[in-house]
Amino acid sequence: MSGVRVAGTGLTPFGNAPERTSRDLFAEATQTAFEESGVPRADVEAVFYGNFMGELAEHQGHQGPLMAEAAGVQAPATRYESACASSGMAVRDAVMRVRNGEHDVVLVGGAERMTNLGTAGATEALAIAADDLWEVRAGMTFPGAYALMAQAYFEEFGGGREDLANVAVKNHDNALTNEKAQYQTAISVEEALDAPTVSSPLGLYDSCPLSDGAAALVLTSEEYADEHDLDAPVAITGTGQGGDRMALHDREHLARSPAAREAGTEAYADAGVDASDVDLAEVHDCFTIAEVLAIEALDLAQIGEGISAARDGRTTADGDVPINLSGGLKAKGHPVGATGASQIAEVTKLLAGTHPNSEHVADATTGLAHNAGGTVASATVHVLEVME
Ligand SMILES: CC(=O)SCCNC(=O)CCNC(=O)[C@H](O)C(C)(C)COP(=O)(O)OP(=O)(O)OC[C@H]1O[C@@H](n2cnc3c(N)ncnc32)[C@H](O)[C@@H]1OP(=O)(O)O
Repeated sequence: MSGVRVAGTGLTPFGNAPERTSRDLFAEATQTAFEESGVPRADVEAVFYGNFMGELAEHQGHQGPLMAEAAGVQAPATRYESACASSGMAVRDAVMRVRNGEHDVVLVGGAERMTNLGTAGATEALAIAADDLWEVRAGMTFPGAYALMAQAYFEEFGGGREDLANVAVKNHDNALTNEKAQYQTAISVEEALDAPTVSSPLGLYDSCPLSDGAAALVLTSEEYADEHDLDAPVAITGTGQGGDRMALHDREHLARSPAAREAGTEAYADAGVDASDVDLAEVHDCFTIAEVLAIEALDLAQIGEGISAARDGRTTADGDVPINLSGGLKAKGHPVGATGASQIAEVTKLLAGTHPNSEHVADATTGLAHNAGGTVASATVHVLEVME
């Protein structure tokens, strides 16, 4: 089976760009990815594109061929939709299709336009990733859903808002050097605790923002990378996917993330590594409690101990396993359809030594990316490794 190299990565700045269309954003991200890779567009054999709510945000469906065109590529193209895990799923399919020998070069990525909807409009649009009959019609929003998870976690394991504030402070600190991040600003625990409540116990700084942005990756087979002498030292060596019931009332535990555990278990086995090999991870911190649940599900923290990991410095930039060195969704931003591919881009650069925060993980050889959909009813995990 062939390994899959990350030959090039491209990100737009994440943030407020309500005047830009997603095709415009994707064109920018792909331009950077092609330049970085040295791979000609003519060699691309397929396009895998993630987007969640293009129909609602810009009245645009059928985005696969549209985005191939925006990228200047003539190749079959497919759009993937799995809520906030849309481009993570696109990466997973792309990896499998390169591995099985179907393709040598593929373009993968995603984009989302959100801020043109405003907060109320975006909240309503995002809610379609929850169960419409049982949750959305009863008033469920995503901040509300994750607030329920935080309450359940505090009841079962203890901890509180100050622990979550430490997750936000860490991720804002990490974003200080990330020129593409939406918030390159430090915050204090006190500022986080004093911020307006969004859905109790979660406040403004427990939440990811609304963001516009795009991410792109050029992936190649190992053979293509070798034959073309590409500077592509990082490979995706493990991929996994997990799922869960949609409605929260059907879940056994609100303070667990079984879809992430299933995806992680599969990805670790696929790569032939385990959690103790992971030197750094980008996990889906759409809300601070989501980071806590993710690191526990991925065995990067013991069950019940994820809540104190940031406060105790275990997941900070110089901790045992730095989490979200990019700033995470919290501070880097979360243009939903772009997030999964952007996490792969960040881990690639961190491992290759080309990320501003690589200095914190100079000896790292193994990284992980975890991308979650909705209330983690879907999840993907990828393991990336530096090749000899
Ligand atoms: C599986 C998943 O991924 S689910 C997650 C899907 N995504 C979401 O649910 C998005 C969650 N976030 C939100 O809905 C919004 O960002 C909210 C509700 C937290 C804040 O929205 P609003 O209250 O309308 O904030 P508004 O846009 O007016 O901004 C007010 C100020 O707060 C800042 N701000 C807004 N959101 C955030 C944030 N998440 N973190 C830090 N600062 C923020 C703005 O920059 C602005 O600052 P300024 O006054 O200095 O210019």
